[in-house]
Amino acid sequence: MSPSRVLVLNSGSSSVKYQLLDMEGGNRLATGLVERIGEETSRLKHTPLAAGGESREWTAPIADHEAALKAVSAELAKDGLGLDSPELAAIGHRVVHGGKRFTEPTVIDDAVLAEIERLIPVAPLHNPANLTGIRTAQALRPDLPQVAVFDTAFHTTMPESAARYAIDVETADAHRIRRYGFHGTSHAYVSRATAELLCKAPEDVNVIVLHLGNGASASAVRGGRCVDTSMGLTPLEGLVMGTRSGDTDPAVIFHLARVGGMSIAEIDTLLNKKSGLIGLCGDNDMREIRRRIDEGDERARLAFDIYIHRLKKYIGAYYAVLGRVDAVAFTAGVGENAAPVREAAVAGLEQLGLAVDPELNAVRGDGPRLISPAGARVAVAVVPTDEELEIATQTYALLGENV
Ligand SMILES: Nc1ncnc2c1ncn2[C@@H]1O[C@H](COP(=O)(O)OP(=O)(O)O)[C@@H](O)[C@H]1O
Ligand SMILES: CC(=O)OP(=O)(O)O
Ligand SMILES: [Mg+2]
Repeated sequence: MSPSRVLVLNSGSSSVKYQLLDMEGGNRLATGLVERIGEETSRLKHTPLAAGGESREWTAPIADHEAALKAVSAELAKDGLGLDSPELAAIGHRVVHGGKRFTEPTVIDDAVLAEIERLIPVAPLHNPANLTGIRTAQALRPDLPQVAVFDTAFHTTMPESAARYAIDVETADAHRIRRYGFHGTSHAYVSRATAELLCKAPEDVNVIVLHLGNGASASAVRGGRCVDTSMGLTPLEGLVMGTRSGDTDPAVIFHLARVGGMSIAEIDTLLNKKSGLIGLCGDNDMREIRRRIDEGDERARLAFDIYIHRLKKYIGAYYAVLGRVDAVAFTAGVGENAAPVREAAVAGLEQLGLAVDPELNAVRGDGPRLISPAGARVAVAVVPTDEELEIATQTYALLGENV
């Protein structure tokens, strides 16, 4: 039998999420997460689903992404699922920025690596980690196909009216400045799963997807194709995020440079790493923010209100872009777990046919579920994302095409 397992690596700036899947049997063999890479208290959590499912967890310094991947490989090997397994067919990598060139999953060669590297300036938190993941995996299994699945790919269907900024055309084109959009694998997966939840074909459904993780983005999806999204040239634009500002007046940057005396590098760090929820209240975890609000903390309350105000603006904007909306889908860490965020984002939008049923919203669950009242004009749903499954599916399908 030909090998049918795919290992998926989702390398973030300081974390690696991974899953090993058997694509013929349709089951997940192992999943895990390495976080706080580069710190003294790096943590690895590994769940060998094929070997009883009892999670193993340890904390120890993991210096970089290369060390992280080697640690993952060692954990997998303990259950006989190591990277040396002949049953492994391919390794699928999440790559955040694919620019304009990559609209499909792509088998990685030297030219692909060079292009991902060239795009580092427009995804400085992500593409370097993705590259290290790929290079380490290549060194461990040089014989295996390595496939890149790009965050930007799903958004390449955006019309020029949404993708272009109103900047001098020659300058913008010379520097390839346009809206690329990110989290596309998630927006694609969730918009399709939302159509399924409504028992409709994706072509017949218009969905606003709200991917609210540490990074956060909204998208307007018409009939299965993305027509607008909130992240732009880089993953900095749009919603308020864990550590990123999202939308600001671009002149804030000139002001901080000219009047504040800050360097471009300092402003970059400020907007990407010290802004958003953490900049507003000192915490970027929505659980902690809700806990502080419950204790009457004013700064946490204001941070939450700013987060919600921005989210609501994007719901309204994408409602207008789509004209007819069948569903609003909440996904990722915050979207899937934070009922107060979902309730507040939709509050007051009854005129648009949007409402949340408090009891349904409070129910915790693993699968896609409706949280709007029965008979609502627009479905509001919680639809858990699964970027790793989507990457594995696309990776395996590509191998099928190439043999
Ligand atoms: N139970 C929860 N309640 C509220 N927020 C949560 C909960 N679990 C996770 N989160 C939020 O989800 C975030 C992580 O989301 P995730 O989609 O995993 O992000 P990323 O992929 O960007 O690391 C956390 O920072 C936290 O704010
Ligand atoms: C593109 C992006 O913001 O990704 P993440 O949410 O994983 O940081
Ligand atoms: Mg994520």
